[in-house]
Parts: sequence; C-alpha cells; structure tokens
Amino acid sequence: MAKILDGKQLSLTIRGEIADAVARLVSAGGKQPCLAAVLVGENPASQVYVRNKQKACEQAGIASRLARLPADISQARLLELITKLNADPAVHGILVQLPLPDQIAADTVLRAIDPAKDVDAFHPENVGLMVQGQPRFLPCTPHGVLQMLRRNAIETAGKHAVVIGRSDIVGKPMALLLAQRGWDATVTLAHSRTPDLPAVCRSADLLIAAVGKPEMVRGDWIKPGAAVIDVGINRTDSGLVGDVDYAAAEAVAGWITPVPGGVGPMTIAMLLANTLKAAGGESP
Ligand SMILES: Nc1nc2c(c(=O)[nH]1)N[C@@H](CN(C=O)c1ccc(C(=O)N[C@@H](CCC(=O)O)C(=O)O)cc1)CN2
Ligand SMILES: [Mg+2]
Repeated sequence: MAKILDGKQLSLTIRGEIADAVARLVSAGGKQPCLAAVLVGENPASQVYVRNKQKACEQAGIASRLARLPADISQARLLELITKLNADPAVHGILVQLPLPDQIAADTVLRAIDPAKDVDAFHPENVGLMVQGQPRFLPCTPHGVLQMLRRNAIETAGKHAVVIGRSDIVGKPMALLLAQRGWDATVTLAHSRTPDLPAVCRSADLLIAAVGKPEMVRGDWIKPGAAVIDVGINRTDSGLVGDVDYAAAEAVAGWITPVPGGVGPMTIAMLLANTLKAAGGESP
C-alpha cells in the first residue's frame, strides 16, 4: 500500500511558513507583498482557482487585487492593463490566469509581464534563467512537486524519473528541474508519440503524470515501490480524477498523490512563495 502524499496538509504548512516570512518582512520595514490577478472571461474552474489564490494570499498577509475582464476583451486592452500593473510599485506579482480566450495570444501577453513580477515564471527570461540553473522564480506546479519530494524525503538522485506530458507549464520544466544538479535524476520526457508508453512508465522510480487524460496511467504501468505524482485534474461524470488510476496504482506504488488534495494545493502555495520573493522576502 502506497504512502499518501498529502498536498493539502503540506500546502498549509508551507503557507504558514510564508505567513511568518511575510510578517518578518513587514516588521523589518519591508512593503506588504501584493499579488495582482487577471481573470479574463467566466471559465468556472479558473474562477475557483483565482478565488482560492486570493484567499490563500489573504491568509498569508499578502495583499491581493483582482482585475476581472470580459471574455471578449481585445488583446490591446489586456496589454494596456499589464503595462499599468508593471508600472505600479505597489504590485509585486502579476498573474494572468490561463487559459485565455481564443482572440488573445497567450504568449504575447505573458511576454508583456515584467519578468521581475512574473510569479508564474512563464516569461521567456525566467524560463531561460531556470534552464541555466539560476532561477529567479520556479514555475508553481513543478516547484510544488519538488517541495513534495524534498519534504517527504523521496530520493531523486540516481533514479529514473519519467515525466508524461510536454506542456510549457508542467512537463517541460518538471523534466528539466529533476535533471538539474541537486535533484540528479535521469529523466525521460514522454508524450503522446512515445512508443510503448506503459513499458517506459514501468521503468520509472519516479513517475509524474501531466497529460490531462483521466486515469490513463494504469496500475500495471507502475514499478512496485515507485513514487507516483499525479498532476492531472480531470472533471468526469464520476467526479474529479487524476491522470492515474488511483485505486490500482495505490496498491503498487511506494508513494502516491491523491486528486484532489495532491499537487493542486501545492501550486497555490508556491505562487505565494514566488510573490513573497518578488517583494524581497525569503521564500521557503
Ligand atoms: N496562470 C496560471 N494559470 C494556470 C495555472 C498556473 O499555475 N498559472 N495552473 C492551472 C490551474 N491552477 C492554477 O492556476 C490550479 C489548478 C488546480 C488547483 C487545485 O488546487 N486543485 C484542487 C482541485 C480543485 C478543483 O478543481 O475542484 C486539487 O487538486 O486538490 C490549483 C491551481 C491552469 N492555469
Ligand atoms: Mg501552451
């Protein structure tokens, strides 16, 4: 039976550490950190995530602002708002909730954010710094996964990590970070065109699923004792499920993250950590 990696509990611990660090920053004469969230349109999941981010900020003593924009806003108007937030000295972090509507080129918008305020770490300058091993900020979901591994003493050095999914937000940075010095995993970045994906997964000591396909990873794809990190959040008729068949995987794996209550809450905790850092504080 696998040990359950409780991301909800760990995220609360980390958010408590961030609250302490915010209080220390302010009492040393620093400014109260402030996160500006930009939400375009009415996507119900995005509304929940932004609300949860704001609530988490509030509880940690981080000020938060929300700009809600209509789904049909032009790219030019959105860029104007970003320019204003970039110039506002009271704003330390800017977050544009994804996905954006079709008329807007997400990469153009993300590149418009001042890299020093880019607490999602999606700007090419921040991606480049991360690739070179000198990160300003780490992207929130991969950063959350690394925290889960470290704080549960899950060894990565010399291990084979398989990351399934090559998104810019999760798969690519996750694979890169695990291969970097200090984490020292040997990494396979697998995706929809990888031949014999089940066999590749069976060779993984650490399996990270970030594909967005409900319960795609079956129990017999998992090496006994492996650490299984499920980044997927899929809404199905039977509720919220991950990319991993949890019931089958739990019987084989050494560690496993649940969905919900695994990686998702860690993403939000690491956004607060980046906002604290953007304001000059010490992030955990
Ligand atoms: N600008 C960004 N956009 C998006 C990001 C991101 O990091 N930055 N990631 C995802 C959405 N996301 C944060 O924005 C996110 C997704 C899920 C959770 C979470 O806590 N999930 C819960 C389940 C909640 C539910 O959906 O019912 C869980 O897993 O327990 C937090 C953040 C895409 N967009
Ligand atoms: Mg993309």
